[in-house]
Amino acid sequence: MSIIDKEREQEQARVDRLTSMIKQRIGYLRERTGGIHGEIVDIRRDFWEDVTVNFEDSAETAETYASMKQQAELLSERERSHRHMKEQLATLERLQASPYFGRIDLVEEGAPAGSEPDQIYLGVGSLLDESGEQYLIYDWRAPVSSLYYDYGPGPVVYKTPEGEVRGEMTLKRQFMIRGGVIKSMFDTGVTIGDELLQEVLGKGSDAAMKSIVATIQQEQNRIIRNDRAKLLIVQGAAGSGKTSAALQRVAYLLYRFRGTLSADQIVLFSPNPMFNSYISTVLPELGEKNMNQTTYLQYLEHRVGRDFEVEDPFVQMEYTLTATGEAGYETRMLGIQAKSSAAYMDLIDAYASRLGHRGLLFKSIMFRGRPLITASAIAEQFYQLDRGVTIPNRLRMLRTWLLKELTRLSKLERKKKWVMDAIELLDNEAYTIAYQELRRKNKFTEQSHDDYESEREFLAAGVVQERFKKLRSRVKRGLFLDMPGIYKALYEPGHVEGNPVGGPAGFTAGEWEAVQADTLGRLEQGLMPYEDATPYCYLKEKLEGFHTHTTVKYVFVDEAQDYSEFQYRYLRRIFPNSRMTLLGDFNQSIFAHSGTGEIFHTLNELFEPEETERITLLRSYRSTKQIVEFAARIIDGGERIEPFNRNGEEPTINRAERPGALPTLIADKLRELSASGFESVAVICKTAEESKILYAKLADQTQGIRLIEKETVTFEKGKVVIPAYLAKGVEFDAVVIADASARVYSRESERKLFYTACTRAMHELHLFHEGELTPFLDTRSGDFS
Ligand SMILES: Nc1ncnc2c1ncn2[C@@H]1O[C@H](COP(=O)(O)OP(=O)(O)OP(=O)(O)O)[C@@H](O)[C@H]1O
Repeated sequence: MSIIDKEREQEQARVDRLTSMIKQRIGYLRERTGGIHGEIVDIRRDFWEDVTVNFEDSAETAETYASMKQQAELLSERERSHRHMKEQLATLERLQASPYFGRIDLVEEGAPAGSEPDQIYLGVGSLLDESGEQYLIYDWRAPVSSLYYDYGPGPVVYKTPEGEVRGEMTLKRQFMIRGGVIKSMFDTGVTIGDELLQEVLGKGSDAAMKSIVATIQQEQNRIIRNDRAKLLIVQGAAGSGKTSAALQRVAYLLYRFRGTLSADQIVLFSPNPMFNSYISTVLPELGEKNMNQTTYLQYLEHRVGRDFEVEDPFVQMEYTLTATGEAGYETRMLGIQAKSSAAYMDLIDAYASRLGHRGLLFKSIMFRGRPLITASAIAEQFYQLDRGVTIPNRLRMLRTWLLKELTRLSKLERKKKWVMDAIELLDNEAYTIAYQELRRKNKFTEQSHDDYESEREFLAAGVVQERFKKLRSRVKRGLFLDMPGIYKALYEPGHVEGNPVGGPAGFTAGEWEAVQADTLGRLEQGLMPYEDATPYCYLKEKLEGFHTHTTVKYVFVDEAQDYSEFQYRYLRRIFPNSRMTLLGDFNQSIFAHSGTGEIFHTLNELFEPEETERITLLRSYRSTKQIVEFAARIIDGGERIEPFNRNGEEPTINRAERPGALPTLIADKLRELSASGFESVAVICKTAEESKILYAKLADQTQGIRLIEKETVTFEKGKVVIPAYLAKGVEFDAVVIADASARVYSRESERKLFYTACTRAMHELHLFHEGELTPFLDTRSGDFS
């Protein structure tokens, strides 16, 4: 038997020992948790039987309390151990099939000469021996585990909460253990072996993202374990593992700050609802709860409320892609850019400070079809308040005044005829309650006339109070402020803040007037253009006071290149106590509001420079070498992207010879790909409109094909037709670019969209076109034939 075989035998024996121990513990814990669960049920059921309740005198009462307290403590102690055991059980169940994936041997500095190295095994949870003192498996997030990701054999150093530890790594070994059997095992240097990565990446894609803990690369580890930066900006090529690193980072932070950080103090902004479903299994797989996940649109909708319907960014996107040449297109584009800039935030600031002196609009408080307190009376009252006080505080003072006014007016109202009529219609029960209430208060005098009057007054007060309830609640919620009107006023003809020339800097008066008219037209219909939603929320909060999420400690923004400068500044304000991790790729910036995506590189003033760190990922793992090299030629600087060394078929370019032949050619290709065993295949179109048309043509030729639309919320395996911008962030075994003609992709703004589409493919990429091929493939290309 060779040394290697012998080592493998020894390692397998260790795996066997551990798996049987894990199995035993699982059996024991299952029994114990069942038992404790039973006890908890019993304690809850018999709670009142087991406490002696007696309140006769103070001694008895004290005893009763003591006995209740004892019973409650017993219950909560049992519940705690139940929870703890359940957690242990979950960890053991995760470890059972694959207890670990790595081993390092370490001799710490200062260890007696000739001492044996410590063997450190790494897995997705930790495991202690029977004595509870020795780690048989270390959690991949433990301080010592960082060595596995950062070093090869040789001198090493790692950080612990107590300080740095130095030593010598004498071995670094990787395992692939499945079902308790070592499938492969090899010793490596710094890079966590190509073999394992080859194996992981060579597989078919899944409906859900996988955790990458066994193969985290050194540069990714810098993102995952970064404890220092308040703002961490990651620029990473397509497929370089940005999303993966973000999720492992969440798991790491939850481990590192266990006890002080919980999953609900972490928020992740994802690009679309489908993406939420795609990544939702990663953290539970690692034994952690999912963080809060939302899309920026969902957040805005929640903030804007019911006054407007917020335009979906994908609708805006579809417009920017399909409406070229339509009247007003250029105006809208100009508007989008202006409203996304930091300068526009300054303009809103200027508007808000002017509103401190004049121009705030209010809604009259209406009652029975007439204004009870008119808008102008409210405005007058507001502007009488001390101007040195902030607007939100003045609004608070105004609210108090309005509530007092309502009380005063409600008294006047009681004498009105409608109240008398309402009293007549009251049922007997109301009269009886009034009678009893007045008796209780000794208001009855036994003089029937006065009694009648008292009863009337009491009932009138009740009737009016009931009808005023709604008014009071609206006032309490601040609904007397006419926010839609105030925002619309910004776009009234002639109204410009900040720039006397007639528009935000860089605009001619005519241009800005056109933007104003266009925006006002949409707002009048109750539609809030996407580019206006953040300025609107910002203005609203400036006036009403900021609704900040002070408990959130970490914010993650995936596809960070898709956000505007204005949006970043806004996010920073609403999460004031939060550190931020932004992950993006400026080569995939496809929204008009995010310009060329450079914004997220220049976010300097969000945090202090010394609190900001930038990491660049150049290695691309998703796609084969052939696909990465093909796609890299589409973009500027693509030559810097390094493909991971996994080989596959060359991408193909297929021309339809006859007009209208594309759908049939694509359907043939889909059949071919299915026959080759690819389970997830995407036909990527430029827009939703094109996707719909193509889907209709493919549906009867291709079994089980689905159309993905912006509302789709679950990501499933299979064949799909999808617009490029919805395919962001996700991946497929094979990708078919539905129409790579010059007619479809030729404007410079479409280059990045085209790049994004091509980089979704893991194993195969096929492009189809009719007529002339997109110029993006020849500008930087060599020979694509
Ligand atoms: N260290 C790694 N080990 C194994 N797989 C990895 C590793 N890093 C990335 N991957 C795989 O590469 C693919 C791309 O990763 P991910 O989606 O996180 O990249 P991304 O940078 O967010 O991509 P994009 O910007 O193109 O959406 C995924 O299948 C992921 O599992």
